[in-house]
Amino acid sequence: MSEPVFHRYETREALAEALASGVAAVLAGAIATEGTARLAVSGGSTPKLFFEKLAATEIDWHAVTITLVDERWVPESHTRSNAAMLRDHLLTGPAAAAQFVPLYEPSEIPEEVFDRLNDRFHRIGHGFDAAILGMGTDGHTASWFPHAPGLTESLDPQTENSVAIVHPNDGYEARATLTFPMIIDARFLALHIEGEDKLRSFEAAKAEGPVEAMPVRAVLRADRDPPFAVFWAP
Ligand SMILES: O=C(O)[C@H](O)[C@@H](O)[C@H](O)[C@H](O)COP(=O)(O)O
Repeated sequence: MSEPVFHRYETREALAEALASGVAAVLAGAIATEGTARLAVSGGSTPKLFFEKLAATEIDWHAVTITLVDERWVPESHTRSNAAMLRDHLLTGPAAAAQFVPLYEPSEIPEEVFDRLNDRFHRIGHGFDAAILGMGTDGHTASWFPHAPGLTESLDPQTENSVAIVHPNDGYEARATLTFPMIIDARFLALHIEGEDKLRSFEAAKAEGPVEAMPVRAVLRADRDPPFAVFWAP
């Protein structure tokens, strides 16, 4: 296990600025060397300020593919859609020129369109230039929810699937999530968390215990070079 590099900021604004400039530099570097760049981001509420700062950076967004590490199984018209949140906060300004690949297909039952989603993400491939994870206070990241049906398939380091369907025990909709192999070898892998509660959860995740209880442990315990980075502000 490689110790994560912990970046602590006085304010959420300072964190958002630092993370946005770091991700923009990684994407610009990939474009310079390979002509294109791939970014995978999380949904939820935490990343909004970071997204707004990143969206305003002047890189060649036409060469960037952006996707989600996970999606609630709802259409973009739904208030809980991560894709809708990205359109409002990230796919705006200069970043509106990026290509967005959704992790949702119109279907009541996600399993019915699994093959189509899996093929889509198999074509994108793993090894993102940058992947930004969030975390819940329960220690979930992406949609790898504790003890949830679909979690084992999501975390299997040998799986050839790029996507998994998870049914969290939180009473909300099903989720589509990228699998562990799709995320863990990102060149720049960061966990973006804010607030004291999530800091306590992160500390608890660093302790001994089953991955199924706090799935972010799968990332924490991976042997990465470079190690993943944690960006935290109170
Ligand atoms: O779909 C989602 O909700 C996210 O992808 C999820 O993994 C998120 O990162 C955590 O749940 C934290 O969410 P908040 O930022 O809202 O606390």
